[in-house]
Amino acid sequence: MNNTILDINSLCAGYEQEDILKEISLKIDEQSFIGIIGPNGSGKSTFMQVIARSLSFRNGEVVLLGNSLESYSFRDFGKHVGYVPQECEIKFRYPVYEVVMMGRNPHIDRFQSPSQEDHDAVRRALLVTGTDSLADRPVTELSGGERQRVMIARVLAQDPILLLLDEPFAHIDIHHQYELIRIIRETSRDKRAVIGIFHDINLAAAYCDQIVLMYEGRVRAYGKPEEVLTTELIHEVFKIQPVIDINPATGTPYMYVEEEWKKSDIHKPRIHLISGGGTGSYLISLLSRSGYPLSCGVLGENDSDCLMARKYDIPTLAEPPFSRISLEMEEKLTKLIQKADFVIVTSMPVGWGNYPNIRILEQIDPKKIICILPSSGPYLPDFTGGVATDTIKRLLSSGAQMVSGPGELLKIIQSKDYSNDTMQ
Ligand SMILES: Nc1ncnc2c1ncn2[C@@H]1O[C@H](COP(=O)(O)OP(=O)(O)OP(=O)(O)O)[C@@H](O)[C@H]1O
Repeated sequence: MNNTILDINSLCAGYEQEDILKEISLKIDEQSFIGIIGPNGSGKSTFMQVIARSLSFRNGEVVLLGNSLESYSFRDFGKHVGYVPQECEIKFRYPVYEVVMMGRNPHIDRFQSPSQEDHDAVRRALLVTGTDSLADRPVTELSGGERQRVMIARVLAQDPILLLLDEPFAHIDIHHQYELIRIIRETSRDKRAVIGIFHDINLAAAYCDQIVLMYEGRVRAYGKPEEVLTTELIHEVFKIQPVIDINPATGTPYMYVEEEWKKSDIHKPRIHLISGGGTGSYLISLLSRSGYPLSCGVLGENDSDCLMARKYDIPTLAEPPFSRISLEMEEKLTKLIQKADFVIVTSMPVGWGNYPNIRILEQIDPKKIICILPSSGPYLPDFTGGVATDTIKRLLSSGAQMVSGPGELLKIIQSKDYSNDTMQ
């Protein structure tokens, strides 16, 4: 079982009369990389300053490795906790090597010179942060990103049990961000813990084990990235309308914001999608993100297209798996199809149970129908004895369009986009 490194109970702290941090309770175990996220002013840096003993707290308790925070001598505290604040200005022209060596101070006895171990720790830290080539340069002459990397090198050389990083990558280029976050994550593994404040939520979600979501001085949520990065919580706290997707590289939540077109004056044609078995998933995501009013179905409840449509909150008709489309559902489908400006049909197996999806198309203007189907061979794997294929062929010969992919499809649909001005 992992030991607890930090145990915080009902912590209250602030700068003047008013409490900024209100009743914060958190437990952080070893081998964890914790990412703190939250809007500006939510108290992230204040919280970190309290843990770093840069700011005293008024109420509650903070226990570090079983002992209260205040019980540590500053020297002992420095052996256990390393802190890189948001802004870290060094006024003197110290060479980078010496700045990184300052991280070793808690380990070096007064009046003693640094040992071989201290020099080794500094060299290692310079190397992993890519600052070894800067070792002789005065720290005052570095760029913002270089200086930030030196500060991370200093705290790595310090070799603490708990690492506190306040926006560690604010000035750091993307290449070094990824290098450093891997190193920092690695550091958290060996009976240590790292707490970092991040504004890049996706980066935090990809690398942190747990996320703390702060809001108005409180911990609004604490848990695994997938538990904290939900549409509802992100909307509540950041006042944005997020789409939570999955990062294909890491399998962790990946968040983006719905695009501005939603608020624009472009009127988009209404689309109904008939698909199944994942053949429509990409289109569901694409059309929904592009702002088209979309409906889907009839689908099987467990069908991956159905799950995707639900994820995007798209009105979807669905029946239990492997059941026939009921008459009631057929009526609902008819209504949706009649309201739609376009009906898109993707390649999907057609059995008798879902044949009404196809048959119903005969009731509408074929010009509204766009098929995305293989260009040769039978149009659909057809388990209706060819009836569905015949229906599709008939529709195509009477004005339905056939496209080979989403690009071609979008071109046709976009030609129907018109601004609200022209509607008036
Ligand atoms: N030195 C200070 N004196 C008085 N109030 C302060 C001080 N530092 C911060 N505050 C206030 O405390 C609140 C929380 O600030 P804090 O810096 O902890 O927020 P944050 O979540 O880290 O924000 P950001 O994302 O902008 O860095 C804010 O309302 C801020 O104005």
